[in-house]
Amino acid sequence: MSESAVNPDPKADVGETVGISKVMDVTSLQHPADAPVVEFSGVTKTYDHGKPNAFTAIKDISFVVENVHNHGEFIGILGPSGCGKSTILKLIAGLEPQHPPTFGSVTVLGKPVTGPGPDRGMVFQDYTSFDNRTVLDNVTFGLECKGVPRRIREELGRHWIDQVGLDVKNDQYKFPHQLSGGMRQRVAIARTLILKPRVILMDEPFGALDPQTRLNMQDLLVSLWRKVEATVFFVTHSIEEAVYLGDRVYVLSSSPGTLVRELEVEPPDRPAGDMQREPKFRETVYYVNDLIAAEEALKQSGV
Ligand SMILES: Nc1ncnc2c1ncn2[C@@H]1O[C@H](COP(=O)(O)OP(=O)(O)OP(=O)(O)O)[C@@H](O)[C@H]1O
Repeated sequence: MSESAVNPDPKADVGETVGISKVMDVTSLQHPADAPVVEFSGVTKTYDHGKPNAFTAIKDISFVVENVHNHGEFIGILGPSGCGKSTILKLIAGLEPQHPPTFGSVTVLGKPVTGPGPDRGMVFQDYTSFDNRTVLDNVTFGLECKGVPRRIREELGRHWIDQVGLDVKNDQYKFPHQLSGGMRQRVAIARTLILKPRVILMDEPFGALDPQTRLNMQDLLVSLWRKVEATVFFVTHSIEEAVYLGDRVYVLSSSPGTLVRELEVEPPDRPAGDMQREPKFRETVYYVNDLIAAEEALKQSGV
């Protein structure tokens, strides 16, 4: 595990040893040929800015996710409840009222975010399928909106239903109420991936699933992510999940959220159930757990 204590200049600080890890400039490991996939520069979000009930959710957040060819990075976002994790995702998505930021800039592929766009897809915790549409019609919804002819979109839809581990023959004409929670999230993932977004924003997508289904979904996500080469931002309350899935883990402070640590962690090259039992993995989880606990203690003490 490598660690970058986050600096206002994310390209600063190389080589000092801190705690159990080495501070390093993670951006120097990459080959930025193009504009960064996502860049936050001094981003602050104050809800109801200028009103008596104004509330600052995140403060002065800066980070850069470089555009690495043939590899979309996987960023896990962790932090105490209410620290602004979803706010960050929705700023990238361009969704109101999180968008626009109160101060600072959010760019995707070098362009300021002005609203939602097809280059970014989102998967939420709540099962967001349309109840009155079949699995196939849910998965192909985005293509239908783009005017893709029925035959082509249904062919692609069946491909993605298969890719997310559903049974095309048995499941394609089912309605969401006939599916388990895990199956519904598979539909949500297929519906997002079929549109080939460059950035995938996932907000606690497995939060409502039982532990075994969650591990299965983590394995599925890793195998799909390798195929689609998208950059994934993944918000979770599970430290294990973020450390397992992430190339990097961002740890936020308690509210107002600031970015306090950027950790580079081992890639998920073993099945979730195996890797998450390994002593080295557990050590990283305890380390991150202590970081978050320290942030929560700071909040409680009012510092
Ligand atoms: N539309 C809004 N208007 C006002 N305050 C908001 C709005 N959306 C979020 N907040 C507040 O901003 C803070 C950050 O919310 P956000 O949902 O981003 O946090 P989070 O880290 O994702 O939370 P959790 O871990 O509990 O899901 C919270 O205190 C929340 O109440």
